Amino acid sequence: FSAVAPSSTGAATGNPDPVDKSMRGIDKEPSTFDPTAGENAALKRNNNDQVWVPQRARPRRNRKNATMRGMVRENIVTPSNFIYPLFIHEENYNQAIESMPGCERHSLESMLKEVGEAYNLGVKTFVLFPKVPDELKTNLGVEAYNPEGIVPRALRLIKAAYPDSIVCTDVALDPYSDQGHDGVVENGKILNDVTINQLCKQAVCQARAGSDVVAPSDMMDGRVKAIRDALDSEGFTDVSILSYTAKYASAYYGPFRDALDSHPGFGDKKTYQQDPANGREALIEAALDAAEGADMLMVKPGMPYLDIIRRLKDASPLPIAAYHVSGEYAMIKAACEKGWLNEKDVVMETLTCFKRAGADIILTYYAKQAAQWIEQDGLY
Ligand SMILES: NCC(=O)CCC(=O)O
Ligand SMILES: [Mg+2]
Repeated sequence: FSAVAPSSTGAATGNPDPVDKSMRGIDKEPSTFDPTAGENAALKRNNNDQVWVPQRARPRRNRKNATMRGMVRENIVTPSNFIYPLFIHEENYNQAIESMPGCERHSLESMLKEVGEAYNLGVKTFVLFPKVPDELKTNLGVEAYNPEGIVPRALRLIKAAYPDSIVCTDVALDPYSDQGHDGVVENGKILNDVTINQLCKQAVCQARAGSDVVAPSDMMDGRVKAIRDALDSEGFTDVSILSYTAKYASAYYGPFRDALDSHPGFGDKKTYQQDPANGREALIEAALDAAEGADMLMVKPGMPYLDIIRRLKDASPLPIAAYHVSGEYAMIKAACEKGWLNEKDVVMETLTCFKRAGADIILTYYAKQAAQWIEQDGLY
């Protein structure tokens, strides 16, 4: 700011005043309020005899101090907006995830402790991601609907300890697939309808174990309707569907795949996840998911896709979720570890921007940390 601010010390320091005198004149305009003036006092003439409107609009008035800014603030992030993703594994110890500093693969015991800490900070919604041992991975991903698998066991633990928490479960085969794909593979292709059948079994299995919200992240066509039908036919009419509606084939998922050891065994996910170049296509996906019975729509990743969040928000009355993904988390962590960014400021700004773009719900690995900052500093 100092480069352009009128400087009263400019002459004393020998610096030429950088601000044109006529610009400074704006602040020196006569007040439009003149109790002795007639009807035309608001319009005055400048030296060129042209009509000018006196400066009245000063948006800075609404930024005067923190109280004023708080009063006019349009978007506020609260812990109840967050879904906290948790990585779990079968081991009885925790394991650091190198590309996601601060996140761990939790043992079930440690997961429950983490849930409790977040819960006490007001973060009461979670989503579980399992790292499945290689020997349980198959092309059909049958471990995905093992009622004694790690996700059903984790669900039962959390719901017993925190009955009013909301636990979401990921519906997709990639953690369970020996090919690292979100669906069943045949001749190098991801089979849509065969996969959906597996996803329905997975969703019902999760519902039986207490899942509040099943969240299909696979991007198969028609899976929301099929999952809704499967849940309803098993009596789970109260289980919600949070659809990964606009999930892009993004390079920002790398650290997550490190966490789950789920990098695709061949090729990429571009035949089912969306092309990052496309925006309107997300509206097709949103219309289909809404018609098929989704309760909430998700955009993923988050920061580079704020325009998609806004377009879905404008197009649909359903709640919109944004996934602040692992690569976004890792970028912030890395820059902050180098001292190049201030972590608290940049994270709270980022989360606020998700809300401004139209997200009602934010999935973020920063959920617990952000709730801690909110508890310390008050709402942002
Ligand atoms: N189905 C979940 C993901 O793919 C996670 C993305 C991330 O955090 O990178
Ligand atoms: Mg779709």
